[in-house]
Amino acid sequence: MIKAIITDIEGTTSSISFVKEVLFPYAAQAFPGFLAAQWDDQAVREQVRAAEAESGQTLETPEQASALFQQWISEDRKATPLKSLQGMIWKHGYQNGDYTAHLYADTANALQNWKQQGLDLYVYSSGSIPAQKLFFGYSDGGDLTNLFSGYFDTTSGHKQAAQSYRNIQNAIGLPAENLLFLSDIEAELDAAAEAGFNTIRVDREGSQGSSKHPVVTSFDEIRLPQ
Ligand SMILES: CSCCC(=O)C(=O)COP(=O)(O)O
Ligand SMILES: [Mg+2]
Repeated sequence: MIKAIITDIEGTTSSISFVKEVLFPYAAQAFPGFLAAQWDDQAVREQVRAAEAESGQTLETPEQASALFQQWISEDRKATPLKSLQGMIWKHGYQNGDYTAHLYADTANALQNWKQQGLDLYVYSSGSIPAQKLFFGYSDGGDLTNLFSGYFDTTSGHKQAAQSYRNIQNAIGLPAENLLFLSDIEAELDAAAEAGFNTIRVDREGSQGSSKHPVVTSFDEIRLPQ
């Protein structure tokens, strides 16, 4: 019986194009000014030091650090320091009303229905936890943060590693057989299944071909495994 649902964001609750064509370019454009203004901020410096460790580069100036983060954005690197700083930058965009987070038309209703049925809802995304809270706090469906019992990001591990799902299962405190993970990425679902999770592949465009996991094109099609 499913007691909790853990959902991915990009390509699952929301379009890939919103993340790649709105959020990523916004962060890439804002990085130089943000780092120049916040260079002495302790939380920012901590992430710059973590980026130095991950890249093996010395980042002595905001310009050097911006260049590295912009390169990582162009490569869609799921690096924790990049994701943390992106979250800080996106906060301004949400608060200024520059954008709201895209949700597919079925997402908010399905989440509300599941919650009403007594299921606990969680997010697992490569975006940082503060970025996830902003995403669902300033979404096209309004503030949905009250629906979620918790959030997981790359600090729980890489999304394609089974151990990450074991870490999440331990944090949620339910047996893996009671957990359902939703994602558009086969390798993420494979890792979750290896950890014993139920899995459903969300193929929003209906174009991803065969899968080892049950496939839906909309949350409305999801029938929870008993
Ligand atoms: C929290 S919104 C931004 C999502 C993001 O930065 C990203 O890399 C998408 O990763 P996901 O794991 O949701 O596919
Ligand atoms: Mg995804």
